[in-house]
Amino acid sequence: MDIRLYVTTTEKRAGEVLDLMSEVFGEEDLAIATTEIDEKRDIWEASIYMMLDEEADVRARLDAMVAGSFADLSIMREVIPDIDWVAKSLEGLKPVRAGRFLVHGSHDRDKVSINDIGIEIDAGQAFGTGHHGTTAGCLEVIETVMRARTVRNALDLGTGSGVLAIAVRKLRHIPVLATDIDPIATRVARENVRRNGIANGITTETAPGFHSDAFRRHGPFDLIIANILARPLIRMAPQLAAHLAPGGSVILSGILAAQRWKVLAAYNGEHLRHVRTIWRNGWVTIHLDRAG
Ligand SMILES: C[S@@+](CC[C@H](N)C(=O)[O-])C[C@H]1O[C@@H](n2cnc3c(N)ncnc32)[C@H](O)[C@@H]1O
Repeated sequence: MDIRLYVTTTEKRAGEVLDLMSEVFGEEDLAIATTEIDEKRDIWEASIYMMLDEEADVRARLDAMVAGSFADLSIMREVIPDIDWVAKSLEGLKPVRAGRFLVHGSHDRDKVSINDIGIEIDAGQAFGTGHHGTTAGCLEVIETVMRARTVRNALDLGTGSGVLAIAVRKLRHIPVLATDIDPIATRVARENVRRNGIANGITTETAPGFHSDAFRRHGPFDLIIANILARPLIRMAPQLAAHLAPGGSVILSGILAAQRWKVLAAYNGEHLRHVRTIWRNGWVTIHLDRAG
């Protein structure tokens, strides 16, 4: 179990707190970061991450650190749960719920109730059965975004099993482009699309990043979902933003808690605004949008 201790303040003061944290904790192997929470209201967080058994020591030094110029700031605490791999492997056979979605294997078809949106995916050669925190996080945010915004088309970059593209299409009858660097994943995604009774509307394509003409042909997109990893997401920020329609939304996942601020910085640099971050099993899913 990891712990995050943080203060919420303005951008300027969050930067000053970060500088102080670097002085006090700089020699230690602790991640520190500032994160923009709300651009318009100038709300930022300055955070430090540690293991549970380090918390008492870090907390005492942090209290002493803020006692002078930052005595008005309260130190908040967040528990970041571990990934329990043994439990996870046992869960592998069970259906997973994320919002209204129920992702299940073919043996659990009868578990889908009338109010669920069932997505049938058998564990196979491509990532994405809903059991991973990143997939479940994306499913949850997809539902929120599509309820709140007008989404006329979508891109699922790094589609794996196709689970997220299928989720989008099951929520609304819009065209979805689903791409993956791995040709096996695109084949599996195609099979899963068919198995879920979707005859048309999802185009699958093998492409590394944005290297395909398909993005220009199908875009720009009102919704882009990319559950890849922090580093490629940071690298791809300019291209991803270039394929986003005005007023569009972005859902990013595959990001570990401590990498979150770097990803946010890259996308803030592309004029995307942070809307919400959700946590699932130590992974974060970030929702951003662009002003219309
Ligand atoms: C974590 S899985 C996500 C699968 C699925 N979207 C989900 O949410 O469960 C990441 C997928 O991205 C693909 N991928 C990794 N790097 C990529 C890149 N540069 N361009 C396109 N796809 C990539 C991988 O092959 C893998 O299928």
